[in-house]
Amino acid sequence: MAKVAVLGAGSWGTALSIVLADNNHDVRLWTHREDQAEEINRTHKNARYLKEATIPSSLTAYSDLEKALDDVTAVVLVVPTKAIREVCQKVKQALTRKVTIIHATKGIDPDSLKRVSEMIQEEMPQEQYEDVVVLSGPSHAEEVGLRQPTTVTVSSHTIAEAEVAQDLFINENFRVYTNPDVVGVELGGALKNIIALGAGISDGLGYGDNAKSALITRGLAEIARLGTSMGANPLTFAGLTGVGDLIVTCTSQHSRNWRAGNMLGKGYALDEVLDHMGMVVEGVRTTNAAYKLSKQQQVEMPITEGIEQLLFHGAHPKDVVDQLMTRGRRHEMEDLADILGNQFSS
Ligand SMILES: NC(=O)C1=CN([C@@H]2O[C@H](COP(=O)(O)OP(=O)(O)OC[C@H]3O[C@@H](n4cnc5c(N)ncnc54)[C@H](OP(=O)(O)O)[C@@H]3O)[C@@H](O)[C@H]2O)C=CC1
Ligand SMILES: O=C(CO)COP(=O)(O)O
Repeated sequence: MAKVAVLGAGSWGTALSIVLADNNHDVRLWTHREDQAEEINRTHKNARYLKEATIPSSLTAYSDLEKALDDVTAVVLVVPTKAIREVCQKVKQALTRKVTIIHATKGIDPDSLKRVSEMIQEEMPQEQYEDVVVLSGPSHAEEVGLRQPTTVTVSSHTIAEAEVAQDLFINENFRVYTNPDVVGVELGGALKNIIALGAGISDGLGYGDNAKSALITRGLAEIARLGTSMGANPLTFAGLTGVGDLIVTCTSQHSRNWRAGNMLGKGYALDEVLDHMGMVVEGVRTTNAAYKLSKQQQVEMPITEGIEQLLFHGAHPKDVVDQLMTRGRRHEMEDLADILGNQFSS
């Protein structure tokens, strides 16, 4: 049994806490809201973020970070990307021993263009942690909270630390693989949110399965293109944190990114959509980050560019689709041709 603090009591932090509590760990779920900690401890429910799930009574919620972190050996960071630096600053002050840091956040910071693990490494002194492990994959909190079969991947530069995370989380409902490709695992999880917004927009416009399938596969092509330019292994994008997470997020009404896209496709303004959601829609800020990265890395990301135009520059959803459909002719496997040499070019 390990002492583990989970920081962030939204839907994903709560669901991951349930997995850890089911594995008989001493789980401390930290929220920055005192009333929420009190509600979770009294009712064993998180009514706002994960209402269907029952939280094991062995789990304790804290609003005092020092108490939550007292003597833990692992810290699981599950706040939205935009809160990562702020929360790391607080953790840095409160930690009393060296820990394994695991993060399950899916985003890229549009200001620094850093991945979440890079931001954690920038904010935390290296002597406070063994390594930063990324946990990612196709995993809606709503299903994990009900203990439905789910698979994820954990990745870190040191395999032993990924295995620490694997040991903490794995059980008969929650299967955990390891993967050494931190860049690919992290980028796959973050970038699929952009494509999920696109899938929602397409559905909101009334387009069908053909359009969504096109978005998923051509989205995968541009994720892999940016990912490999940043050092990822292209094979990672064929796995759980690439294709797997694209499928689950682009085809499910659990997805906040899909739901937000759906409202955009129906004509709602971005502000209205975000007010209505009341939960994080990571794809919005990550679209802007990926758009900037595509320029920096000089890789083509037409879907991301279209969604950037729609979200931040007033483009109409239908015009974005028309633009994507009428781009210059291409070889479908252009990227593969680049990787494998000229045998694919005409
Ligand atoms: N939900 C899911 O199924 C999955 C989510 N993820 C990822 O997990 C991350 C977290 O998402 P999720 O839990 O769903 O988000 P939610 O919107 O459900 O919850 C976010 C939580 O973070 C808290 N929070 C926000 N800012 C801060 C801060 N500065 N300090 C402390 N707490 C803060 C919020 O508190 P408050 O109530 O005060 O706003 C809320 O409790 C995202 O990157 C998401 O992509 C990954 C896989 C699955
Ligand atoms: O990442 C997720 C599932 O793997 C959750 O996606 P949303 O943030 O769109 O709900």
